[in-house]
Amino acid sequence: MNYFISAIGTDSGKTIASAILVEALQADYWKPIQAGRPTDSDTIRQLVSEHLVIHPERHLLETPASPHAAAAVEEKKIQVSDFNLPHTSNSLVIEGAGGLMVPINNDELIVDMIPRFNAELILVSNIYLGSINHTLLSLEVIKSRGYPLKGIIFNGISTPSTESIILKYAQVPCLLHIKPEGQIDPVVIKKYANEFNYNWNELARKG
Ligand SMILES: Nc1ncnc2c1ncn2[C@@H]1O[C@H](COP(=O)(O)OP(=O)(O)OP(=O)(O)O)[C@@H](O)[C@H]1O
Ligand SMILES: C[C@H](N)[C@H](N)CCCCCC(=O)O
Ligand SMILES: [Mg+2]
Repeated sequence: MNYFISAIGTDSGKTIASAILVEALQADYWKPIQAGRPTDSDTIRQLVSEHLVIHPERHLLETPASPHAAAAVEEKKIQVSDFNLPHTSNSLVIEGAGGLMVPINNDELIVDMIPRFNAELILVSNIYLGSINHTLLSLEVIKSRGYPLKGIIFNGISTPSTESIILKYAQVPCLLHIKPEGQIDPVVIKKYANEFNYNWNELARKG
């Protein structure tokens, strides 16, 4: 199975969540569009087991901006039809850039790429005042497109009133809660990978 990791915005914890999933599922990793350095693939390489495969970006832009703007600055063209799944027989964790409604050119958005990936979506919701609105807006877009949503990963200080209202609207389970960590390293990623696998197996057991 492939999983597309999106979030309610940029800097939400998609790369951390992707590292956890890659380690938990022993999956490959792919970031189709990277804007700015260090690359998320570099970060993943430092966080997950050495034998796990990271596929090269399809578009690697130097400018840390929205892909449509970075591509324009670098006189490149990104379009949905550029993206074909890398060849692998393994599960693949695919990380978006920013949130779902981020433009890749003047007419197409990150959300338009998803049908090419034969993937279930996982939404990272980082918790802050305002994150309920951003999460429900993201869920609305996912629903309106009819995309399969596997679950939500919360990132940040545990806030039950926020999480319960989001889960009520989402009608999907919380797959993991990532707490604010002093540092993110392979030990922390492994700890969360074990927790993720426990939750994943419990959800499967409960049906
Ligand atoms: N739970 C956490 N504890 C500590 N640091 C965190 C946590 N979650 C995220 N961070 C840090 O916040 C920053 C942004 O996280 P991350 O790179 O995962 O975001 P992203 O959603 O992948 O962003 P992008 O849209 O650029 O891909 C990183 O420096 C990351 O290490
Ligand atoms: C450069 C950054 N780290 C991401 N890769 C791209 C974020 C695009 C955000 C666009 C937006 O929502 O305004
Ligand atoms: Mg990232």
